[in-house]
Amino acid sequence: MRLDRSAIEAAVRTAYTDHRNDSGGKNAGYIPYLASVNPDLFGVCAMTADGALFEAGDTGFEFALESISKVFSMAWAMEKVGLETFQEKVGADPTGEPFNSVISVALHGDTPVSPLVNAGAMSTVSLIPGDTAEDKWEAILQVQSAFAGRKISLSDEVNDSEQSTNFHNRAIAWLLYSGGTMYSDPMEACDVYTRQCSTLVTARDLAAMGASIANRGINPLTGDRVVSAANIPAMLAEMTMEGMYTASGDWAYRVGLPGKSGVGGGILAIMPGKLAIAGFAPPLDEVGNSVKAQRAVAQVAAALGLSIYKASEYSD
Ligand SMILES: NC(=O)CC[C@H](N)C(=O)O
Repeated sequence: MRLDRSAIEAAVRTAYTDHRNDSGGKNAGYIPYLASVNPDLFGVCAMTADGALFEAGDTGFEFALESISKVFSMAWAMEKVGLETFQEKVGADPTGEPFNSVISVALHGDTPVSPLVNAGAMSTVSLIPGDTAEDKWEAILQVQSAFAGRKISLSDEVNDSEQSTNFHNRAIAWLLYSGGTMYSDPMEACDVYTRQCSTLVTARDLAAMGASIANRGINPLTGDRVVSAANIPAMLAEMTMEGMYTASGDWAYRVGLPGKSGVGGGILAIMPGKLAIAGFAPPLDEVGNSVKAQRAVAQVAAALGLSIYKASEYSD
């Protein structure tokens, strides 16, 4: 399968114009900062595995990375503790429950089940080596920056907004601690997890982060290896199972690309070896996925005939 550059450019542009005026959804309301972001912002990007960027709309606007950060912390934790240990300590199955579900944790003996829900992401953070919270945080910030190919920073405004309202996540962190699946101080893990959600990225950054995954762990913009190629399949598998929360199965049927969304309005989808598609629009559906970004990313994938489940149709 060869991806024609003019076809990618047209697909991105058309997805943007087709969905620019779509309505529906609501900004995340439980984090005050996110509720205040302009709901009309909308951007669509694609970046090929060799670093060519295609973009339309508000692709330079910085928004909160939120849950998409879970993918990159997962990458780093696997790198540090090894894939098998990571899978054994955090889990690798879909939960079938909302991303912040206490029920899922309770049903599974106070264990997280997946690294891409809040519970698993906090457990993941607790596995990241570092003597202090600052050490872990620095490592995570560096990993996000390496995937993006530029220095990613914390937004104090987003972080303050989240830290002063993250009581639900704190409760989950203590449940995991009682279940033996929190491998550091639970409040420290919750604090660092909250910070990793509060960094700012653009849709362009998101596309570059995804292109680094599509390019088997090498950032195409910097040429740096950001994760072992051997850990990429687990990341993609996890994104397929849990990346779009309780809509992951529907997304797999309809779109066929490993994806990850965040309540900041970002969505990332990966065609392994080929390209990443990124979208951003703040209003979310009930599940927590951006309404417009979902449609736009799905449309780009369909226009280019991309799906990991169609591999038998590709001639090269
Ligand atoms: N799904 C998300 O993007 C959730 C991230 C958010 N920081 C939370 O912990 O609830």
